[in-house]
Amino acid sequence: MKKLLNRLRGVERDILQQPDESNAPYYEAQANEVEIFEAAYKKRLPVMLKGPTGCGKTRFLEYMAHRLHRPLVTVSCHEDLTSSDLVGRFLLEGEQTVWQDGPLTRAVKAGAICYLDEIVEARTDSTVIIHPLTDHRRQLPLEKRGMEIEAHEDFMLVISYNPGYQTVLKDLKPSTKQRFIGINFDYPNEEIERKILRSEVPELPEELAHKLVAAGRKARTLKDHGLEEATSTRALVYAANMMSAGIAPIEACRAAMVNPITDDPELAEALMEIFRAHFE
Ligand SMILES: Nc1ncnc2c1ncn2[C@@H]1O[C@H](COP(=O)(O)OP(=O)(O)OP(=O)(O)O)[C@@H](O)[C@H]1O
Repeated sequence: MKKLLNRLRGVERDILQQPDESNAPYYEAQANEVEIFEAAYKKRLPVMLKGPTGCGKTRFLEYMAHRLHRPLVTVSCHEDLTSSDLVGRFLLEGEQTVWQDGPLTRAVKAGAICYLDEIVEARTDSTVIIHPLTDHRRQLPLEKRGMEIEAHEDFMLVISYNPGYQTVLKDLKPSTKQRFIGINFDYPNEEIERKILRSEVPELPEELAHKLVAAGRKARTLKDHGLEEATSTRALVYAANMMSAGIAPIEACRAAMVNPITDDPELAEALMEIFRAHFE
């Protein structure tokens, strides 16, 4: 029971980020994603954000939730996530059992945007319960209570999906995928990445931002040589932060863009060579 409660609390932590009208999240558009998302929201169609880790999907959604004045409920999916974790469950309180809504149910009732991050990680029963929510029914089945609830008219479901990352076995079912409007993301272009670094780490000297973005792009080419995940925009922001905290550029690159990415000494050395060429 204690374990269950702790687990529930884990999910709860993510819940209901109310829109903060004063503070718009900073987001640099890459293409027409804002327009596509707004059109999907207007028609209440669910959206799938596709793209590699750390390329701006979460930031985009925070920005869109703010723009559309909707609260955002984020659930980071993991392999133990069950439909009860999303929908809710009966809990024992003293002598009584009481129903506790899960984050998805709360979002459905409150008219929030619910973001299921890396849905493909979750168990299949979790992906199946979203089906009736994603078509014209807009209903969420609460099986354990023997009822369905109608989604609030402002509710929207968004999932993220990193196509290269999962094994084929873990791919989403076509019947799930085809229920979504898909928006493809990739690492932003050079100019946009520089803008992002300037905005996220304003104290970083222009020259370093320039070199960092160029080095990051070069490092990405190693993805074709066995590196599982390419250097993300997030990793560039981390390296910039380390530099602005006084770490020498080459060591900042090692800490933010080599050590976390590969355990293979040869690939690590290949990455370090790229960074040395830019910073020494
Ligand atoms: N277009 C962008 N505008 C502003 N910041 C961005 C943009 N793209 C990336 N970033 C920066 O990169 C960081 C990582 O982006 P984000 O968390 O949105 O990635 P993600 O694609 O959701 O990653 P994951 O799949 O790992 O959750 C952000 O915190 C932000 O600093």
